[in-house]
Amino acid sequence: MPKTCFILNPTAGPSRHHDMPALIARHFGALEGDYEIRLTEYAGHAVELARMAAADGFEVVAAIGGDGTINEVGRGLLGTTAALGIVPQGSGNGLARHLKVPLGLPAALRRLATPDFSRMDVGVINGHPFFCTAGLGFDAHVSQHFAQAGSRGLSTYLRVTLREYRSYRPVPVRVELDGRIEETNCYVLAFANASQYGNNAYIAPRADLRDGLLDVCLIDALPVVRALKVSLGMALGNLPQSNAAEYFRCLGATSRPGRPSVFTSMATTWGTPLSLKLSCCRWPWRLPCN
Ligand SMILES: Nc1ncnc2c1ncn2[C@@H]1O[C@H](COP(=O)(O)OP(=O)(O)OP(=O)(O)O)[C@@H](O)[C@H]1O
Repeated sequence: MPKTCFILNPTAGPSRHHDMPALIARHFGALEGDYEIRLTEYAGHAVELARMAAADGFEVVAAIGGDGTINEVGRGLLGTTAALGIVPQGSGNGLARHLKVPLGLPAALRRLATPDFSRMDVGVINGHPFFCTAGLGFDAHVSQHFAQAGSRGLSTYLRVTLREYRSYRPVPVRVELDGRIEETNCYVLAFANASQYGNNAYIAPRADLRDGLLDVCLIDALPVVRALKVSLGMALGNLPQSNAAEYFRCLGATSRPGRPSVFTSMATTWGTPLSLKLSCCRWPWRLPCN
């Protein structure tokens, strides 16, 4: 069993009342695992904690939280030899669901105790590594408002999405995908390393974590009927067949929004640059995942 450091984000997900250290002691301790738990104290702290855990010689550094926590732990491990483990405790758990990591704690811990490691691609957006999805448009706008909502979980996410849908207007955008230029309106421009946003909302169901490419989903406008089609397509995993979105696949992209727009990469929203530069690194650093 690998020596494991758990990085726990106590603010992630809807089930914060669980006594996670006690649960880990019960399930992982029973497997006689050599482990330690380190708690995050602020946003961004998991990057630092993960880097330190790798330097301390832990073979596996496991994020306990959602996509934001995984992204931070993963960023901290880039360039090290430690493997990224996942114990899904977030609101959406997009990467965990893509990787079919069990959502139940005992099963997720058992999987970590007998890991089967493989490598995965890492996306980079304006210098920020991301592991699941990143993008510009309505999803980034909703992420920003969700972060300020005061509570987490699916119901908060849906409430914020419906509220913001009434006022959000598409952004004109110029996108270059491996040299091919698109001038269009952008309601959603998603760059997917993995297939879903979380909660089984499949924005790019054909995305492959090991193909060295980003799947790009462009939705230029979202009137009510199309919004219903997109919601259904994401839930059923057949959005590419619905004609409600356009799909591309690329090694890299540049995007210039026509007005200042936030962008997101897995639960973190970033500033409003005039240009976004994306690329996909194929297994660039040693980053095996469970
Ligand atoms: N101790 C902390 N206090 C406040 N914020 C924190 C703390 N630790 C981590 N964070 C921030 O919490 C944010 C949300 O965490 P995370 O994304 O893991 O949970 P989630 O949003 O509930 O799940 P998901 O992203 O899967 O929907 C992260 O962006 C992270 O930076």
